[in-house]
Amino acid sequence: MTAARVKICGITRLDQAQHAVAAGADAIGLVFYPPSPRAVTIDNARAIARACGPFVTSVGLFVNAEPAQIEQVLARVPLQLLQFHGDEPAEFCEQFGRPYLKAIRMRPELDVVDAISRYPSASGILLDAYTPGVPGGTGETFDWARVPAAPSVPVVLAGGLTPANVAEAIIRTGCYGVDVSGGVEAAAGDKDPAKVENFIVNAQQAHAKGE
Ligand SMILES: O=C(O)c1ccccc1NCC(=O)[C@H](O)[C@H](O)COP(=O)(O)O
Repeated sequence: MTAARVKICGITRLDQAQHAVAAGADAIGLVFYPPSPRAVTIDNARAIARACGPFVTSVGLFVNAEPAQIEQVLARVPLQLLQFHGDEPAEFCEQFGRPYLKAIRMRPELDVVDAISRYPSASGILLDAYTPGVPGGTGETFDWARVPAAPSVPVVLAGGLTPANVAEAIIRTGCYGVDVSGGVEAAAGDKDPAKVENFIVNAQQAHAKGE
């Protein structure tokens, strides 16, 4: 069994990206959603993605963006993966010819298996908390019992994860990976190095206990 992969999302600073990678992050998330306090410019994102190196996945996150905006980013920033965090259907996500993660927000009435089946071309599905009017980075958890036991694609668990609860989340869901933003921050967009380190260590140890 492979350890759960860790994505640190909402990185805005080069030094914090380098620290996350040195601490063992498998992926870093760059938010291209201007209303977010974690939004990055193309120039900043390019510098961060280049500094992370080829063996760390740089993920570009978009929320109902125009295709032209996404193409503009792709032309400058070496992203290995796209993350669609809005209401984008599969046909939209596929048009860029890049591997992608589709975020699904866990509305109370949502049929999760059905929602996942709508994205057969996705490299993975990110399950996040649902808060009306807020597309992501809410710091809220959802009921982990709703994570499918045998999903058809790798599932990345997100929403309100912290160094304190990530181990339990991995053991309870058996997820492929975990994604965190607010739970490792000192303030929105400002990652706390100690929290990042603790999050990664605890995620790795959870795998050891779950084997
Ligand atoms: O982080 C944001 O500001 C954000 C804004 C709009 C859409 C998505 C956003 N983040 C997406 C992520 O992948 C977060 O890591 C995920 O929602 C979990 O956030 P948190 O609960 O703060 O760990």
